[in-house]
Amino acid sequence: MISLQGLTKRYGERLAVDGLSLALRPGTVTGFLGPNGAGKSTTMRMILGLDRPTAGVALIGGRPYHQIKNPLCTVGALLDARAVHPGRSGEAHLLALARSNGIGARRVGQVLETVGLGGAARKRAGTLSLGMSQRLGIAGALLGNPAVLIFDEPVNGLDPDGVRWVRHLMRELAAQGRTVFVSSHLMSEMQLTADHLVVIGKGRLLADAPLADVIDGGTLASVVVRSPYAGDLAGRLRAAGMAVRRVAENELEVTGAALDRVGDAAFDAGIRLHELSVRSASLEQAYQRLTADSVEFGAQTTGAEA
Ligand SMILES: Nc1ncnc2c1ncn2[C@@H]1O[C@H](COP(=O)(O)OP(=O)(O)OP(=O)(O)O)[C@@H](O)[C@H]1O
Repeated sequence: MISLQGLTKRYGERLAVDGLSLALRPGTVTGFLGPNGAGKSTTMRMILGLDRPTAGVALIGGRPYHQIKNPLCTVGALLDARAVHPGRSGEAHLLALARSNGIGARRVGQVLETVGLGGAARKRAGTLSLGMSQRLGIAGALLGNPAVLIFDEPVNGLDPDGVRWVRHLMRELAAQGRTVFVSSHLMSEMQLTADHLVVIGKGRLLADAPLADVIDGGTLASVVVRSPYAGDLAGRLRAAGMAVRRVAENELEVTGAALDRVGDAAFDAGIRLHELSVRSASLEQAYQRLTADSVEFGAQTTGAEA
């Protein structure tokens, strides 16, 4: 379990992380989202004792990182897949890590197999593709069989099979009861992988909620209703205070009302329906809403919302 209490990092004038307080739960994949420069890497680095907080604390299992003995057995992390000596083989890299954390050499072979690098174990790290380096980084994170795992952009550089493999691995690690904290820019990927989302912008917490709540709360969730009498129905729904858009001859999109209210209004008016369904917003849409004021380096939008 990871707990952040008022976690803050200031670089000169810049507040990179601004008073984050959170608790990340075991058995859950928590997705960590935010625009470029939002403070995700800085937060992860502070949890891992690589950056010192200006204020506040980051605790893993109730302790700050530097107080954890053999830390790889408590928390595994992949921050920068290329941060491996390029002349060393993947196997030698993992053996050194294992030795420094009191982990037996046999475990190295196991994690190399788990990440599908068994055949490339003796290759020098500098000759590995980015995707293979990511796998080696993940192997390092798994080495101590830790209860907490932190991954910064783990699918970077992976092909579609690799992306699916990482997704499956994250889900499996959470199903084993571990705390999995993973940052990504790929909203669609987070939508498939995470149970819970933490969204930050300009170092501040914007959302800390189950995936479904972030999507619904952001949004755009709407009720789609098809009827041969769509024009009449639109008038009835508007009169009842709902926002209605006619998207096709027979189809309306209703926002600001739950599905059953729309159905009841149609029934009361004696209007036949051919479809009544909820169209949930994509995480991408919810995310754009949430972070609209926090994008530091984004392109200016000039036109109407797409
Ligand atoms: N060592 C440093 N010195 C000064 N400023 C820094 C340092 N590290 C990060 N920052 C600044 O802190 C802010 C947060 O950066 P951080 O890398 O944590 O964001 P991020 O959300 O991980 O971004 P990205 O998605 O682009 O990796 C940025 O404005 C960045 O420029």
